[in-house]
Amino acid sequence: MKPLQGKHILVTRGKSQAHPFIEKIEEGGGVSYHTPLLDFQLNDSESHQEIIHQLHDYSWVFLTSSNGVKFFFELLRKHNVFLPQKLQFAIIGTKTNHALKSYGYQADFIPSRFQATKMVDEFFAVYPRPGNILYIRGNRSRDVLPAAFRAKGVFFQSMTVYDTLLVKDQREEILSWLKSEELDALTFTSPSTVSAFANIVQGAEINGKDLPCFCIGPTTAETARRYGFRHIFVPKQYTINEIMNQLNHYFSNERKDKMSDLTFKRHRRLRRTESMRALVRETHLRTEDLIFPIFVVEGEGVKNPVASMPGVHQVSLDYLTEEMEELVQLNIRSVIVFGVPAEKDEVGSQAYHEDGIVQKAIRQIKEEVPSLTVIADTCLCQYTDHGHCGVVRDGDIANDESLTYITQTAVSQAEAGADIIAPSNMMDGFVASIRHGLDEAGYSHIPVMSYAVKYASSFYGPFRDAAHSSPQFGDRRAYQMDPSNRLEAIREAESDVQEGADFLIVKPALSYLDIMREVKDRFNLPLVAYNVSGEYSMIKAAAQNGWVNEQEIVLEKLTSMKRAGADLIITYFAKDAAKWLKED
Ligand SMILES: NCc1[nH]cc(CCC(=O)O)c1CC(=O)O
Repeated sequence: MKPLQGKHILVTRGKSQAHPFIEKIEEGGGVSYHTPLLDFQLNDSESHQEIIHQLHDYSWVFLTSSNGVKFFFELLRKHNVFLPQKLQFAIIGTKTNHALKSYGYQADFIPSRFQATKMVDEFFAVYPRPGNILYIRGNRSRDVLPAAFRAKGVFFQSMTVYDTLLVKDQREEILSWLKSEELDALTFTSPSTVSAFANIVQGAEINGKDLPCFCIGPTTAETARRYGFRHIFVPKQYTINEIMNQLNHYFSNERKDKMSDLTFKRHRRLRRTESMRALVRETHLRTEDLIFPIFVVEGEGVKNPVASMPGVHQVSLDYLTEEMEELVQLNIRSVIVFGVPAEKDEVGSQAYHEDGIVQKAIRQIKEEVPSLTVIADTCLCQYTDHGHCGVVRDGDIANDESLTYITQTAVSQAEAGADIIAPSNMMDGFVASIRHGLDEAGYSHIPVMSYAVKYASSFYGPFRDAAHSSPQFGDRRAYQMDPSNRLEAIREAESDVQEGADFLIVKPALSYLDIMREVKDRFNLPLVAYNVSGEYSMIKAAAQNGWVNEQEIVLEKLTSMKRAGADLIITYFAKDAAKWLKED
């Protein structure tokens, strides 16, 4: 990587002088932001005429900058003046020397160090009686040389051949660079550029005085210090090349520092031991959170395995009690009952029959295992011959008419002793209608656990095997929700809350954890995840193949539902999970 890669360097040199500097910055991989703060102009004053026409009176010309050289020769050329042969040059600075050479002249004296006082001392040591001196300067040159000449009692004449002008129209540009923090370093090659810059940024909120500030020499640096720049760098030799070296050095060090400064958080501290992990665990899966679904069928001695749901059975009432007692033993507190009737008809009348399979099952559980909370799934699809969740009129599911049957079903389930009514039919207004029906019938104390957000999901496939509830034509997409929708889920939940739901169910669970979180965050009702049949069967199948560890994967997924905001989980894994949690 180049040393100045990606670094933005402000160059304040005048137009004519900035070019080589800019080139070097770009060679180093940097980007130069050039803003000539100073401009130079030939000073062709009347009084100069007299001097340049009497150059033979002088022995030495003192030149201290390339600008001085440039404008001196420009002045001579303009007035067609030729230099007398014997005139000698005393100069300071490499650039000055170059400039002089470019006009075809050699310096006769160069001090060992490029400092004005040094120059004078060394010069007079060699030439104690130098003759008349012409000192070429700009209007902003310092008075070190004149003072020294005066002190030596030598005759000298100053000639200001150029004027330095402050350029102020870069103000906006510079302030915007500073404001957007685009600049990485500032460079100054003269005290006057420093003061020009300081003037420009005066009063600005971000004034660049915190940026590394590279000054060509000690005088420039001193000026910078006076104006409040905080990170000033001065090279050992006062040249552009040396500034470049310093810039390169500075930024490669900065890069190294950044690497060694690299700090990070040690999250693993809290994962070191199992007891440490237990200490910081955020989500806890408890057996009490689990709701067990059961399928009850007519008949006797029936314990029918559901082919697509290994481990799940349809049971007849004579097996029901022992199943329920097992739940109590395992500390599972609630059960959701699905009925598989012997007969189906157009309006699903077995759903609300006093002696329907669900009603009988509920009565039996409440009688024999009263500590269990019994939840009744309220829907028509297991009971209608067409398998839809409402009644069909002209090939359509008639919403409002269906509500009548659904409400009747809910009331009959409450009559049978259900503790909670869980309508899953997705008709509009089912919560309002059921709430009203229950209240009318004297069941205002019975809560409604609404399948508020129920998607038209292919994850229900195995359940329809278990409950014999597949639609005989079409699908459920005209009443269950489109899996692509999120905002609609909020609307569904919102209306159920308004209609008086006591619990909200999100179903399915696993592919809809995002929805669960959102519902949890927006509404303050207990939230139930329905870990549906397809989610069950996929894990069972993979586990039977030895592809996943069933226990670990089940506990992980149930925990993920709680983490997503579920307070309760309806799951066919309830008994297994309860056993595993007990072992833990
Ligand atoms: N409306 C009845 C109902 N209640 C619960 C489920 C699915 C449960 C599961 O897949 O585990 C269904 C099936 C459906 O809507 O098609």
